[in-house]
Amino acid sequence: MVAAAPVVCSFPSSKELSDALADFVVKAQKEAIEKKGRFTIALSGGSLPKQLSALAHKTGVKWNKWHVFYADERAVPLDDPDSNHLLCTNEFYSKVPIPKEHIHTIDTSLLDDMEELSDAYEKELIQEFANRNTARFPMFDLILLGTGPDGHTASLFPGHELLTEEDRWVAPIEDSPKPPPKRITLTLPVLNHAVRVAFVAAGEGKADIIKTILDKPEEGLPASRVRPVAPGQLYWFLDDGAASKLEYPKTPFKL
Ligand SMILES: O=C1O[C@H](COP(=O)(O)O)[C@@H](O)[C@H](O)[C@H]1O
Repeated sequence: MVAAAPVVCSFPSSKELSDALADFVVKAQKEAIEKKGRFTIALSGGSLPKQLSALAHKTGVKWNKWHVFYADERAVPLDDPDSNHLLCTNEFYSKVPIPKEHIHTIDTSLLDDMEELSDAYEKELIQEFANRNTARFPMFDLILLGTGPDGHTASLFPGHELLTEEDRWVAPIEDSPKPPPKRITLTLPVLNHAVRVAFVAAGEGKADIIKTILDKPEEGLPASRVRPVAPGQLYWFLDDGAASKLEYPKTPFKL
């Protein structure tokens, strides 16, 4: 299947990165709402939620049309410090009026059974996406991802068997090399069927891995395998530190 080349933008500061990202998200939600009357977005944990805070100051955001899922979530209670939901609540939801019932959390009554936890979250997605499009996989309007220093993204880790998953929308992982070990994650086919996927990474500490992901995709790191099928498009929002070792061409940011 054909995938367009990634569009890579780099910004001099974290503030400029966050601001551009916010404009990008607003545009994505506007296009989605004009087409379908709703905006489906998947969020990551890690450093991503903090980068979304600039959205709180943007005009034209139709928060009541947002339907938010997680690219991955840790199998912990929602108030556990390891929870991606808690992180998003503290850094993002607490600043914007997304209706609570539009934020799709894991069912924490199922934490003891990872298969059930994962299947229940997949059903949550099916309710949102079934009959809304005819594709084999859900088509998120936007998926926002981060990447760790090992090139993992969501909870897809280098060399892990989950990288070959072809059917499931959501899968459990019980041996994550990064704690906590038990998580659920959207699978690569779901990431690769989104209308837009944007990676966000900042800081010189990410420079080496960003170079490997983008300049040496043949190494097959999980983040390099995210290549949405056309007409889907992949974007990278970096600061100059994270982009400092990159040979891959950068594109000036424009909406
Ligand atoms: O464990 C995780 O790590 C990745 C990357 O985190 P970052 O702090 O390096 O941005 C994150 O995207 C993912 O959601 C999270 O569960």
